[in-house]
Amino acid sequence: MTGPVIRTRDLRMRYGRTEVLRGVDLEVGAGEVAALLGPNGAGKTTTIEILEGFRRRSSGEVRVLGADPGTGGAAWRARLGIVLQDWQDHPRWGVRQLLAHIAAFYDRPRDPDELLEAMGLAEQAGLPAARLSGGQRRRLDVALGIVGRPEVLFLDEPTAGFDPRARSDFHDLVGRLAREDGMTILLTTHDLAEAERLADRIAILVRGEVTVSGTPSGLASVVQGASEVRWREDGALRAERTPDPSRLAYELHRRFGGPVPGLEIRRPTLEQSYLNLVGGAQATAAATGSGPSQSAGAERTAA
Ligand SMILES: Nc1ncnc2c1ncn2[C@@H]1O[C@H](COP(=O)(O)OP(=O)(O)OP(=O)(O)O)[C@@H](O)[C@H]1O
Repeated sequence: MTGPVIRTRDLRMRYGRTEVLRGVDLEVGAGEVAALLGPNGAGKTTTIEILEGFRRRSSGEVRVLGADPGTGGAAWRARLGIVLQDWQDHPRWGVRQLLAHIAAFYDRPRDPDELLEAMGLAEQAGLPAARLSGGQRRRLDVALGIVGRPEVLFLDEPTAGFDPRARSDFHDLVGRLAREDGMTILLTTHDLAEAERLADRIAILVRGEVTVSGTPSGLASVVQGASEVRWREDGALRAERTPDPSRLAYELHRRFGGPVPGLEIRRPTLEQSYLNLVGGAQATAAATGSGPSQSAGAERTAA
């Protein structure tokens, strides 16, 4: 298909009188990995559930693989892989049994044993799903999501509860699914580092609005806040915050007529900038009773 695989325009969702999505615009192209990043309660799960066809939106336009998820039929659903946040189905079924059962719904499923091997669950194949650890259960969830070779994979907080090793293995797996199988993947996460590592595109959702979106490097330049320039002058330590530290350093250099004593430039990390952005947007929303506004210069259309 041409055009984006996932697209929302002015997506809005109300629970009763509370508006939790306030005009979300997203675009994810074929074969891209996109991350919906945001704090608790931002609306990530609500967005992904609307895209999966689990939840009916209040208004706005939504297309996934060219169809409206609100009316997508069985053939459309068979092209999606879905990993929900809490998926505790069939606890007494054996791991392999459950995977083989779900595989049988699809025309071209993956081989359950190969998949268990790839997911590091071969040793647990005979165990009931209820006996898996949290991280193992999550890997089974992902196996269930991809057993039908979906074209689009939705992952809602896929690495919650993973230890660092499982997280790193999972990151490799997502990379392989996108690279080798050309799968389009949309995942939600709280973790900026995870979004940066995995995603071609990141959309930061705060209180139901995409405040910033773009590539990880583009995002860094948008959300990166002011730097602090420090130097010594007249026996005292001086400090100034500026978005353009090299200009200030140049001006100081000219003023001092040479090297600036004790010159230091401290740039905030992307993590600090993200936390400032999320915290600032929440504070603005609390003060005005509305959601945050778009950051100047931020790309708006692409997730
Ligand atoms: N069924 C529901 N009825 C009423 N309010 C809901 C419902 N589901 C979610 N909400 C509210 O909508 C807002 C967004 O929730 P959502 O689960 O989409 O956020 P999230 O970004 O996925 O959060 P988290 O990271 O904690 O999972 C929250 O304020 C939540 O309390």
